[in-house]
Amino acid sequence: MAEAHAHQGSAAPRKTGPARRIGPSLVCLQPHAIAPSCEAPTLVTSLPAPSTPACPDLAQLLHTAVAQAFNAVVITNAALDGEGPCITYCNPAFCRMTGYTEQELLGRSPRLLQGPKTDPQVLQRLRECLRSGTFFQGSTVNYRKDGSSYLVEWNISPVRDAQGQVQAYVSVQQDITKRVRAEQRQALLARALNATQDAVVIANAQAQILFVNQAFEDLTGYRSDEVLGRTPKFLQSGEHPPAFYSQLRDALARGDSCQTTFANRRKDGSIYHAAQTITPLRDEAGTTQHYVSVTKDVTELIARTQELREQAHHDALTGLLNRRAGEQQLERCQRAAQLEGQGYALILADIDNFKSINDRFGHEEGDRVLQRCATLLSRKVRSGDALIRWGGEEFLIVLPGCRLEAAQELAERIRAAMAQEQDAVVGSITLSLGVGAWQPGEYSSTLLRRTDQALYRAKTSGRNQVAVAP
Ligand SMILES: Nc1nc2c(ncn2[C@@H]2O[C@H](COP(=O)(O)OP(=O)(O)OP(=O)(O)O)[C@@H](O)[C@H]2O)c(=O)[nH]1
Repeated sequence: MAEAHAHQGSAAPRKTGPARRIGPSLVCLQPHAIAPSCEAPTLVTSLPAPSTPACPDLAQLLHTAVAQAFNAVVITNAALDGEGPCITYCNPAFCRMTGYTEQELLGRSPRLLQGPKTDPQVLQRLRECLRSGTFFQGSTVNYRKDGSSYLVEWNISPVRDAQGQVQAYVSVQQDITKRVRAEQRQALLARALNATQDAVVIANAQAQILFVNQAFEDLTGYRSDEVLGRTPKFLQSGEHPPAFYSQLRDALARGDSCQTTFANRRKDGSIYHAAQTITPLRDEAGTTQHYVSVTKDVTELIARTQELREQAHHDALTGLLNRRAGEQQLERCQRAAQLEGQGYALILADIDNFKSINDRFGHEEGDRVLQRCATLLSRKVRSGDALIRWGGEEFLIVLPGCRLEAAQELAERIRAAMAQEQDAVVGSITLSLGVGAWQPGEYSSTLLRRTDQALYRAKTSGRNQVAVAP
């Protein structure tokens, strides 16, 4: 079709002859437009008869059908030498696509549609197909009469006579500019979605996944083909109560956009934290047709936040609550005591002669002894009690709802347990303990002072003993 190079507007089309029938097996489909170089009948068909019992005038029907076809149809003769094949017929769709009139096209080489961006490789392949009489299919850039370009997809079939000689070429063409642009836009969007660091999921109204991007695959460990068609339920970790999901579903059903942080499960079973925004996508009628969810992986952020929270409340050496957190705990107990009359007790435990442990065995051994004491104390207190590293070698135990006698018994158990232990390096470690219980109307600071005085008495009375605040 693009064999000979024709120059736009260089050859005026000639007057064409009427429709004609050429022998019993040859039908000219171009009734009024035969170009000079195409004067010999060129379009032939091996159809045995132009009419059938069902269709008395098949030739007319074929002509009308092609003339009214949605796709552009163009027929050339089979002259491969010189200027190459030239147009002997084109339907109105071809004229609409190219911007040329039928008169301007007839007798011209389809080359007049080519221009700078027409792909020479496609044309080369086309020439080879024409020469070998084989079917051609391809696409390239063509140019309209006004110089604007369009993307054409076309195929060409040789038309042979009864002897098998190629008499013409018939080509069906389609302007695919819009389709290709849409595909390019879609590909661009997919590339952009895949390039983003956030995991993107697009689901239909039934929450079945239609698309996941690369970041989703990286985050969850699931490949796209493993999740398409499924609902995101498989990501649930069991860490949220059913109400969490039902509230989410209700909000989405109302058409609201939702922002929430999920604890989800990866394919390998590990948990990740996803800060997710789910947005319903509505059609023109306002009906939700799709959901798009964008997820930021906040696993590290949450772990770091928890770590900082831990650090803010815990002593780095022993892992126990630090003094600040201990004071808050004490205040909570004091409030409960004042408001509800629920008393509490305190135990202050202090390692005996700790300075000499440091001095004899070094600070590192001293640290280890502190950790050892913390471990023992942790084993002795209940989960509702608060165990605090109150000072250097001093520990405070806050016992909500505990009476003096019970606190004294616990202190004694702790003392005895510690005294029994023999450390491989420092030998015996002992504790002195002061015990106090809240008295109605008393401030926590007063109770603390009384307990500290009891501890002092335990120290001055010879250490490794429990003293109770009166
Ligand atoms: N290794 C280590 N030592 C600490 C730490 N905090 C405080 N100390 C030391 O603990 C020692 C406490 O000494 P003292 O207050 O004299 O008390 P003690 O030697 O235990 O004597 P008594 O309490 O009277 O039995 C000091 O030498 C502090 O430097 C710590 O985190 N690690």
